Amino acid sequence: MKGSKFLLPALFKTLILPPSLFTLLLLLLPPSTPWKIIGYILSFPIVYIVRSNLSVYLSTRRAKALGARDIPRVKGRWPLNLDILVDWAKSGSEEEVGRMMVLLKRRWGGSYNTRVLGEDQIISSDPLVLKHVLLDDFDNFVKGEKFKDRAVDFLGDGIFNSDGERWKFHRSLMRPFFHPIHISPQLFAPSIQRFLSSLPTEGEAFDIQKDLGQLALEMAILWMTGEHLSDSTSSDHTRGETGYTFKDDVSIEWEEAKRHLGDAMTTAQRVVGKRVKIGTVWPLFELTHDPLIEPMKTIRTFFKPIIERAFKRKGLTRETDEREEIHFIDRLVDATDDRKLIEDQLINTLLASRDTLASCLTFCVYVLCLHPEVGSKLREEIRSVAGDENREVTKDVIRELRYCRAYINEVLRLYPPVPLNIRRTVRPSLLPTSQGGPPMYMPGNTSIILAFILMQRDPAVWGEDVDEFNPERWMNDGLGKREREGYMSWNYGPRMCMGQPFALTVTHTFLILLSRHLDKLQSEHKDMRFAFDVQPQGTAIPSAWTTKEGCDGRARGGKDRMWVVADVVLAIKGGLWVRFDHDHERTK
Ligand code: HEM
Repeated sequence: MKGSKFLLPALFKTLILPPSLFTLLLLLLPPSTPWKIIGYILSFPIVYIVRSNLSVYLSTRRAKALGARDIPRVKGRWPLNLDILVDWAKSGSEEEVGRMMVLLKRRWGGSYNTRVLGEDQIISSDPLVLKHVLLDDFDNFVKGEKFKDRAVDFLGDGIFNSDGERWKFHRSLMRPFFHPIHISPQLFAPSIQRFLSSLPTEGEAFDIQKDLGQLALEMAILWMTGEHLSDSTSSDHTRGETGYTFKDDVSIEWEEAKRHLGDAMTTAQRVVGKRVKIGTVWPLFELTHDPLIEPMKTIRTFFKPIIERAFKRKGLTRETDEREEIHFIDRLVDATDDRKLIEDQLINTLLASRDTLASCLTFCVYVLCLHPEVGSKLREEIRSVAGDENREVTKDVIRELRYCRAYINEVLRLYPPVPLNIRRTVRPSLLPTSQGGPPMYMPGNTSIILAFILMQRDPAVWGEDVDEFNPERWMNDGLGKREREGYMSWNYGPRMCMGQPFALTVTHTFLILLSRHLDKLQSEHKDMRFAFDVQPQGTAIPSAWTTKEGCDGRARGGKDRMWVVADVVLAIKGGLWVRFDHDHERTK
């Protein structure tokens, strides 16, 4: 049975052990039926409470022996902090969980232990702790076997799903092709241009978040494989000389898989996310059907012929070695003959790139509409450096755009696409703390949630103007300690994002071309604005959240005008609805 490695011990510990122990005790009591029933029922909470107190006692003793202290334990209103579990379950939505994390942080500080149901669960937004986890004690904080167990049907043996030597192997296999030399703005500019030209300009509202999701998928696939998702008759498909003869052998199944690839990826991510939330007993929720079968069939059907063709052109590619023609997949087939490994790497890279990139582009557009004065400055710089629409977007042009780079950094600070990360200790660890004093003791085999978003919105780290969208803070020569150690949107340490050059190239290219597009529309007195009037019901931001007093730690101190949620990545609830319009009244 799937997941039984962890499921069976967990079931034994929670369902079998407590009544067994109690039955033993009952041997000493009169064997009357009511006693047996009461004893059976009480055995569960009693064993939980005993186990919980014992682990607290042992942990505190070990901490003292090492000259450390405990990580503050949240004291809920009910035994075993069941009230916190109920609140989390009741909140039902990620943004409420986010708010709870903010409130718990206010009460318990930068690092705390929720200890729901007697299990240690650390949450931290202290930059020193995050650095310790991701860099200083890197080998001790892993993704872990439990995560792998939940994600293996989707991610296989890929970089996201591995630790230790296997992770090093993946990283070194992939690293060469993530070098900026293989990432050119010219590769992405035509797709972005096509995307912008397809947007309605006669005042119709559209959900640009959804459209950017598709654009990000297309660009990731293009860079990885050379395939044009939006255009089945593209030149790549007919370039027989270099092996791109796909158009001839394309099948109906493949066309179907291509059409549903984005949805299949989203479904697979949600299934794994749900398994992670349910925890060890997830297989019990999938007894009747495996929700990953269908999406994985679609994803594999899509990649299979692409991998086969990459093998066919392996020799040809080497002979011609025209760098622009070589894609990520060609490097993979050069490095290994293992088709399953190649498929896993492609799926892992697609997972890493699509939603994060879409989230980054979405919030770049969101901030343009939210803070028009910042948007004007950004467009002014782009106009002066790259305004001429005949000027090709090159790496040199991008390098000149200092404000644009600062703008992207500030978007990613306040709206990190990956707002939380998670790691698990192999052995106990001593966590440093920004408050000073002795370190905190973290037991082995314990999870820690790294709350990047809380750290990047913390006035203690970023100063009192933390909620202001201010790209200027990134414009100093050389980054300060705060910018280096209080900013982890790309992760930190050896496991830092490999796709940073890719994502930055795409985002710069997108902002340049968008800015030119907006300039053109401006000559017709049109501008891009929020289309609040068509926001789907129930997804408009509650009005109380748009004031500093009413937002209660949410909505960037009341500055947001859309409801920001952590779905698969950070996103806008219900979509980012905008229109190109000169009718001010309709969008107010
Ligand atoms: C703005 C966009 C992006 C952001 C904010 C971002 C952020 C991150 C973060 C936080 C991680 C760590 C995840 C973890 O520890 O589980 C990560 C890992 C990774 N990212 Fe990105 N990413 C972005 C775009 C991309 C793109 C476009 C690609 C590929 C083309 C990519 C490739 C990777 C890979 C391969 C890893 C795994 C690194 C490892 O485990 O050693 N990322 N990224």
